[in-house]
Amino acid sequence: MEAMLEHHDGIALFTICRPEKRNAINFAVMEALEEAMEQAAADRQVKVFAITGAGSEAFCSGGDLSEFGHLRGTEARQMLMRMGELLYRLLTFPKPTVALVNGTAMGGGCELATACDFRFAKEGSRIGFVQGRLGITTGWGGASMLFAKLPYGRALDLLLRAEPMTAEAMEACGWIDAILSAERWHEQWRERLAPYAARSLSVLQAYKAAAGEKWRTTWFREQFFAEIARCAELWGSDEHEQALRPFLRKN
Ligand SMILES: CC[C@@H](C(=O)O)C(=O)SCCNC(=O)CCNC(=O)[C@H](O)C(C)(C)COP(=O)(O)OP(=O)(O)OC[C@H]1O[C@@H](n2cnc3c(N)ncnc32)[C@H](O)[C@@H]1OP(=O)(O)O
Repeated sequence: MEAMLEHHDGIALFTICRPEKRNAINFAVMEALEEAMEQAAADRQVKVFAITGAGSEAFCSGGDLSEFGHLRGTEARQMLMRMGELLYRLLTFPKPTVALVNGTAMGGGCELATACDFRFAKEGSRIGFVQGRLGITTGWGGASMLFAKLPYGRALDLLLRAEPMTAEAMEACGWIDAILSAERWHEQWRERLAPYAARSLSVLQAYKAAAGEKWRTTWFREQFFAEIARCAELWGSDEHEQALRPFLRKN
């Protein structure tokens, strides 16, 4: 089982279940995420959609490089566009969404979290938009979302540094909404989400409809998918190939 969907008190919790790969996203996880979002959007008992990773090490290490590292040309572009579509759907989800960052988040794992309305991180988590060190850019629309959600200079700084940051630094730049205790992680995130889950569905959906306006403009959608197309071009570059070489040799 690559992922699972559970329900707790109005919260639908989607868990990526690949701790041995630091919860990297492969095609099976993409399919499971798509199904989970469809179910959670349609289910009137669900008030909040939350995403986390299995185990104690990682939230998500981004795209599965053992599965995607070999893709080239059209195949690479299709993979990036597919996940881009899913993150755009998450960004415009009709109910509040939360990334429960329970450990390391790297590359596309940071993009997955950025697509959510809120990001709560377990203390000690390391978070990095590391794509720039791999000879690529954010391939799932992450930069467009970052530029819209953070002050411009802070967003650009994260992308250009391309290095793992502490949870405290990510909170200071506005990416993390709250850092929660490792010992009381499960209890604390439930406490944080309870007030949202206590609102009526019609109120939640009305606010999300208002919030969604800015993502639904033609301008934003075009920028989002143009970013993905630019990453697809870089995916086949020598710089990316060289950066992946040690990883691909191992796998
Ligand atoms: C495709 C979209 C693109 C985007 O838009 O951003 C991407 O997401 S590209 C991928 C970007 N992600 C990364 O570059 C992260 C790579 N991984 C790491 O840096 C580290 O593994 C970690 C996430 C910081 C965790 O470090 P640590 O706790 O020390 O664990 P290990 O390094 O020993 O890893 C354990 C195990 O997991 C495998 N792994 C980790 N990340 C990935 C991944 N993204 N894809 C596939 N497999 C991954 C790693 O290879 C180890 O496997 P074994 O050696 O077989 O145990």
